[in-house]
Amino acid sequence: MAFADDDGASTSFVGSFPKGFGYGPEDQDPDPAMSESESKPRILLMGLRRSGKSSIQKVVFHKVSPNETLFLESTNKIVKEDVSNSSFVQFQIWDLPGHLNFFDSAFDSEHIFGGCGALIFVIDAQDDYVDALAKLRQTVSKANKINPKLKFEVFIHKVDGLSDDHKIETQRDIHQRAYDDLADAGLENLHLSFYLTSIYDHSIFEAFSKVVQKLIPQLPTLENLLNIFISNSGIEKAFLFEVVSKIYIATDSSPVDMQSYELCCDMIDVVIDVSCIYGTRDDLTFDDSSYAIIKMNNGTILYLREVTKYLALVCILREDSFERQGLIDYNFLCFREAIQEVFEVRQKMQGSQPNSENATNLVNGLAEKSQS
Ligand SMILES: Nc1nc2c(ncn2[C@@H]2O[C@H](COP(=O)(O)OP(=O)(O)OP(=O)(O)O)[C@@H](O)[C@H]2O)c(=O)[nH]1
Repeated sequence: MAFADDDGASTSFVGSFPKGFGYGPEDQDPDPAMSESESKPRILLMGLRRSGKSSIQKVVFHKVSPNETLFLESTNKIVKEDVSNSSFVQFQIWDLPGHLNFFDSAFDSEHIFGGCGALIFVIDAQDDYVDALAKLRQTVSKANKINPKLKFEVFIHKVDGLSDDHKIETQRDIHQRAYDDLADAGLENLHLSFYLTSIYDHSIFEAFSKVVQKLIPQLPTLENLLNIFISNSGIEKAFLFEVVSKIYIATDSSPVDMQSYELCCDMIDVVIDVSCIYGTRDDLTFDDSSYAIIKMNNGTILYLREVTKYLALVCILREDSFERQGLIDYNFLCFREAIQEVFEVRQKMQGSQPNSENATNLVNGLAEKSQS
C-alpha cells in the first residue's frame, strides 16, 4: 500500500504497528511459557461494588453509550479483556468484582498484582467514600508489597452529579485522606494519581489516556517528535490518537485543555461515521487515504491525518497557518516515517538501545530542510 502526497510523491505505508509494540515491564523479558495475551501489560480495575468499573470499560472500549450502563449486572468473577484485537494499543484490562476479598484463599494476589502495570481504583464520588478509602488503603498496601513498580491511579468517579466547587472539594478531601491513610500504613513515599471522571463526558477518556501513556516507554520520544512537528508547521496543538478508543497516546508538551481534546474526539467520530456511510470498502472505515479538515467559525482549523490503521494525528491550528498546507503535509510525512522508525527499529534491535534518537534526528533534519 502506498501513500501519495500532494506532489504525487509516494512513500511506503506505515501500516499497523508490529504486534510486539513493546511497552510495559513484561515485554522486555517475555516468558515463552506465557500465552501472548498473558504477557501483555495489564491494567487492573478495582473499587467497591457499583462504583462504575464495568461501565468505564464498556464506554471506553466497547462504544457503549453511558445510558446503557444503567442496568449492568454486577461482576462476579474477574473479567479479563484483551484490548489488542480491536486496537493498536495492546494491553489487558482485568475488571475485578467489587466484593473480592484479599484474604480469601482463592484470591491469588501474586498472580493478579505481580505482572501488572497499573491499578485503577474507582471511587464513587456520589456515595459515602469512607469504605472506599479503607479498601484503597488495603489494596495499595497489598499490591505495593507484591509489585513495587505498580502505578496507582485513583478515579474519583461519577462527578457528573457534582457542582464544580463540590468536585474540587471532594478531590481535595479524598486526596488528603488517602495520603493520611498511606502515612499511617508507613507508605508515605507512595505516589497516587487522582482524576475526576465521568462516563457522561470526555473526562473518562482523558484519564484513561494518561494511564495508558504511563505504560508506553517510548512516550518521551513521541512527545519530542510531536513538539518538533508542531513547532516547524505552525500548529498549536497535536494529539496522536488511537482511533478505536479515542485514547490519545501522546501529545506535544503544551498543556491539554479539555475543550480542545473534546473537539478532536468529536472530529474522529465524525470521520468514522462519514466513512462508515460513504466509504467504498466494507471492511475498513479508517485507512491510509483518510484525512479530514474542519474549518471552524472562530478561525481555527482541525486537521486529521491517518498515521497507521489504528492511529490518527489530529492537529489544531489557525486558519492563516493552514495556508502553508504543503509544508504541514511534508512535515507530517517525516513525522510518520519517524514514528515508524521508533517502533520498527526497536523490534529489530531488541536487547540493544532503542532507536528513538535516530527517529528524532530524522524528523529534525527533514523539518529544517522543508523550511529552508
Ligand atoms: N452518574 C454516573 N453513573 C455512573 C457512572 N459510571 C457508572 N455509573 C453507574 O453506576 C452503576 C454501577 O456501575 P457498574 O459499572 O456496574 O459498577 P461496577 O463497579 O462494575 O460494579 P460491580 O460489578 O458490582 O463491582 C451503573 O448503574 C452505572 O450506570 C458515571 O460516571 N456517572
